[in-house]
Amino acid sequence: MTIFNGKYTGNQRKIAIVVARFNSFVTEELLTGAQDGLVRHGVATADIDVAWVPGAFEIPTIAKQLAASGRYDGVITLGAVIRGETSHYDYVCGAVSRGVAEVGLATGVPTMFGVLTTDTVDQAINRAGVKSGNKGTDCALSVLEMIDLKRQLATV
Ligand SMILES: Nc1c(NC[C@H](O)[C@H](O)[C@H](O)CO)[nH]c(=O)[nH]c1=O
Ligand SMILES: CC(=O)[C@@H](O)COP(=O)(O)O
Repeated sequence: MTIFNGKYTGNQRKIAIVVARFNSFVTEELLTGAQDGLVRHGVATADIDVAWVPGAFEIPTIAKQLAASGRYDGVITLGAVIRGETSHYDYVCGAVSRGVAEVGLATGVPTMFGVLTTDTVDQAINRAGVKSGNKGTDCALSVLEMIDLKRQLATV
């Protein structure tokens, strides 16, 4: 019986991170968490590229370009969409979640959804390195697992 568990294979892994500048007091913490998680699991800092976009709505466009470039083994997307007074929140969340999912499906490059979608600022802060962990770090571990899993499966 073969168990595929995405265990680290020790090969080089090049990662692109697409991060939104909107709510940067949160997204900068997500980025730090993602970078820290990657480096702690053997990714060289020279193999991590970061692209800043204005807001979460712009993430899929750049994530698609980077994933399709063939230069990266995985992509992490980071953002913080915090509900305001209008329905704009719903449209932004819907667009970015569908867009990021489509990038991974269209390119085959593991593309992690690290965009917080919260009702309050506190909920976002807590998920960017405070009481509820760091979604950026979570995405770092997940993208490495997916990269190694794809490499394992490619050998069968
Ligand atoms: N309200 C939030 C936004 N809004 C901006 C959009 O993402 C987009 O940049 C704009 O509509 C121009 O296309 N973005 C976030 O990342 N977080 C928010 O809470
Ligand atoms: C998520 C958003 O787009 C939101 O922050 C915008 O705020 P508002 O709905 O009050 O215009």
